[in-house]
Amino acid sequence: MSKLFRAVIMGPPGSGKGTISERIAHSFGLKHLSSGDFVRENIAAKTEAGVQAKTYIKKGLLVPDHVMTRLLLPRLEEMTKYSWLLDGFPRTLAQAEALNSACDLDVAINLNIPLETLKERLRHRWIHPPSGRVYNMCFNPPRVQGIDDITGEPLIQQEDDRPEALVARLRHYKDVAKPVTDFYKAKGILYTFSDTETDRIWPYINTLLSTKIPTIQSDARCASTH
Ligand SMILES: Nc1nc2c(ncn2[C@H]2C[C@H](O)[C@@H](COP(=O)(O)OP(=O)(O)OP(=O)(O)O)O2)c(=O)[nH]1
Ligand SMILES: Nc1ncnc2c1ncn2[C@@H]1O[C@H](COP(=O)(O)OP(=O)(O)O)[C@@H](O)[C@H]1O
Repeated sequence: MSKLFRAVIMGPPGSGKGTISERIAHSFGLKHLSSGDFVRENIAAKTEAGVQAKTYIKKGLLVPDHVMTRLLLPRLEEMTKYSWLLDGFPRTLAQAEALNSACDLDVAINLNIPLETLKERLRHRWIHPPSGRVYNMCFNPPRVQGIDDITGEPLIQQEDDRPEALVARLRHYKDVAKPVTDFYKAKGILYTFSDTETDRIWPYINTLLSTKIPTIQSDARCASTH
């Protein structure tokens, strides 16, 4: 049985976690797990954690660590046979320690993107809430402005993406993210990428993961030929 690969991707709002996670999932066959998607599923399913989480999200707040951890760890239990990339968790040291008690990580990818770039990107971000598909009028625009390519349903811009909302989110992010990146730096698995363009960062991430995930691919190949 090949060794499974587990990674997390971190970065401020608009840094490209979702964009890069999709590329990693596609290129390396990892499962892309998104904490935001898990939260929305729990809210839609009206689970106890989902009902609690909703009260915080309505106020534009992060979900408390104990609620988030209780919501997320059981989902990771279902993924013990898979290699995965976790996006959006951990966001605090308490979450990183809870994750560390549940499983070992191979890589922690950290995106370090300038504030002005984040503001510019989020100004042009449009999403299709039911699917979570993300567009950007400057980077990956929909075929028809304001319309989802797949369903034809309307796209929206998130309140949180307004420049004034972003400043508050970024201030909070800076306070809580440093202990998490220090935690992974101490474990020797933190890899930070700084640039203003995803397409310039991607080759470095691709190379890093290609060196870390050979066994999975080779085993998968030999498995498929048997
Ligand atoms: N112009 C430009 N836009 C980009 C680039 N990379 C990603 N974007 C777009 C895609 C999105 O509309 C927006 C933010 O990217 P993501 O949604 O992937 O970021 P992330 O998942 O970190 O944001 P979140 O934490 O969910 O708010 O910027 C880039 O290199 N250039
Ligand atoms: N690791 C986490 N810790 C606390 N709250 C979280 C976490 N992940 C997601 N959430 C909550 O779920 C909401 C939606 O998450 P997400 O889709 O990643 O959007 P955002 O860009 O707002 O982080 C977040 O705004 C936050 O309130």
